[in-house]
Amino acid sequence: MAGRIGDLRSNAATGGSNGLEMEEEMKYPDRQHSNGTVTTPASRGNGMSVEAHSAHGNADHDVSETSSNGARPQPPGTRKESSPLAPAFMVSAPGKVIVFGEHAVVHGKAAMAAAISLRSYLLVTTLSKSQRTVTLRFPDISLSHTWNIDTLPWAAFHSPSKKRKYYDLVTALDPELVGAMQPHLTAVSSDAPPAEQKIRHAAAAAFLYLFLSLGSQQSPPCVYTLRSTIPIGAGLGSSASTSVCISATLLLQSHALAGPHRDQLSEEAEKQLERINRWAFVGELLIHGNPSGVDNTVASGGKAVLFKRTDYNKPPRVTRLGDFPELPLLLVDTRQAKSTAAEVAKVAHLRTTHPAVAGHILDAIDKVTESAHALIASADFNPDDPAALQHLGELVALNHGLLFSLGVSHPKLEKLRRLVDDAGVGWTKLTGAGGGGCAITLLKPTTTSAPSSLSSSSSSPSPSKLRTLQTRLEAEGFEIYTTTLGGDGVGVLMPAVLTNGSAEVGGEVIDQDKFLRAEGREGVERLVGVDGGGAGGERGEWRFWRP
Ligand SMILES: Nc1ncnc2c1ncn2[C@@H]1O[C@H](COP(=O)(O)OP(=O)(O)O)[C@@H](O)[C@H]1O
Ligand SMILES: C[C@@](O)(CCOP(=O)(O)O)CC(=O)O
Repeated sequence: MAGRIGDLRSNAATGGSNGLEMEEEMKYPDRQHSNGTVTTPASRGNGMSVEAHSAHGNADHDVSETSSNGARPQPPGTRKESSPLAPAFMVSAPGKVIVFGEHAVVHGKAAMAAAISLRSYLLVTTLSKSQRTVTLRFPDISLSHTWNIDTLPWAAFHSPSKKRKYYDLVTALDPELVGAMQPHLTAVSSDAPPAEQKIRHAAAAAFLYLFLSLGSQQSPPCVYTLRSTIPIGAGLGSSASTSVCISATLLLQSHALAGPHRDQLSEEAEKQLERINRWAFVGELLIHGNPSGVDNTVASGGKAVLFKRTDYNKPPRVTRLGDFPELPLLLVDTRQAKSTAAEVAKVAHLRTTHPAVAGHILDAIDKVTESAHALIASADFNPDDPAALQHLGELVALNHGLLFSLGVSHPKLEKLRRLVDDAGVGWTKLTGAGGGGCAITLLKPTTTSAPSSLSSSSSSPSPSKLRTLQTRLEAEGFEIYTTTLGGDGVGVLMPAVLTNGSAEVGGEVIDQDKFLRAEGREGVERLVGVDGGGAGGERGEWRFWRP
């Protein structure tokens, strides 16, 4: 049973032994196309074939004229092609919370992070071969753009001089290639205000770089539609979740992944996840500049990890925390916009101007994370034991104080922390990059059960205290999120058909119209949710690489 945050207890993650050490492999060949196949439930008569249209896009353009599947309207009298198209499929990846160690992790220290049940969902609809276009429809950020496949800079990306080692390809951006794709980005939302343009360019750049790296001029024309239940830029890893969806999708389309199968060996699943994770890191490089890799690691593998990358030329050390405890947490969003890149840059600047002091703060954060890990991993750790929770809570508060000293808090985060402190219900720290975004509170134990939306835990603070706090937080414009910790990583729904509770013969086909029309988080989760959107029970059709 997964735990909740918001009304929550975090999930005692299932599977995987605690403390399993995994050194990431570096053996994959350059742009490997393995013979591994993707398990697709035999194509069902699900009506998913998309009618072919002969209209061609000329150059990069916006798609205001596109139909619901992203195809341009068909001129009268145009002959329809009838060759069957690959069925639509969907990829999903979770967001995350960093429980301890953000920022320090960028500088080689450990961080502890866990997947959350808020997720991104990417629907892939193949168009007829005559279309020659690739379209992004990312409505969460109002991005809608089409490129003509034939005009993209394939020659630059696939020139013999660019045959680099796999490890080099996935650890750093090639400035020449970034330059080559730039003219194709300038047309993206060129009339939007600069701040919005930046958001859209970052997402489009992550997609385009991966598309050009993993695809070819023969790549199928497609519409990629992304919707997410993760608040954007709130410290919950929305960018990593997006990058993982893009990476897994493009690797699946280039036949570079085996699975996911139900009976896939854990070792094999681990290799596939690692490949997805590495390319997702490239996406993160385009969005953030200098990511540690912890977000994309959790978004691909799910559950909870201890992550450390001491040397950027070497793979990180990822320790899966198989029996991550059920922690009574509260997750609150200040709704203050922030930029991860800017907050990471602030810390880098502090390290330059005050190297000794900043170094000691980062070391202290490392010690906090190590202590928390030692506590949680100890055989007799019991989250219902008030003394143990008190000790962990003090570490949470210490971690926040150190992040404040690094300069990455925000008046709204401090306000939030003060309200929770005044209510006396727990220990609070910012989570993610800070500068706004979210905070987590480890709730203090009491013996009174709390039936409010804030907590269902038997060891949570009294309902009246929590209800008063909820009212105060909402009055400040803060948002309380309900989610669970320690869920699955990247998953695939292929074809994009769900059978649960559907009256449609053969299951409910998820097409672009339905996906785009789904209302808010509940609507998206009801339509495509990995776990049935709280209706209970996992959606059987989704498959995961489970290490
Ligand atoms: N739902 C989404 N659709 C498209 N792009 C997204 C989405 N969520 C995040 N992104 C991309 O990720 C960026 C946010 O990254 P960041 O500021 O690090 O926030 P977070 O802390 O949520 O990861 C956005 O600017 C955008 O480029
Ligand atoms: C600050 C940092 O440690 C976490 C950033 O998380 P987010 O982008 O705010 O979700 C940066 C990183 O690890 O890359």
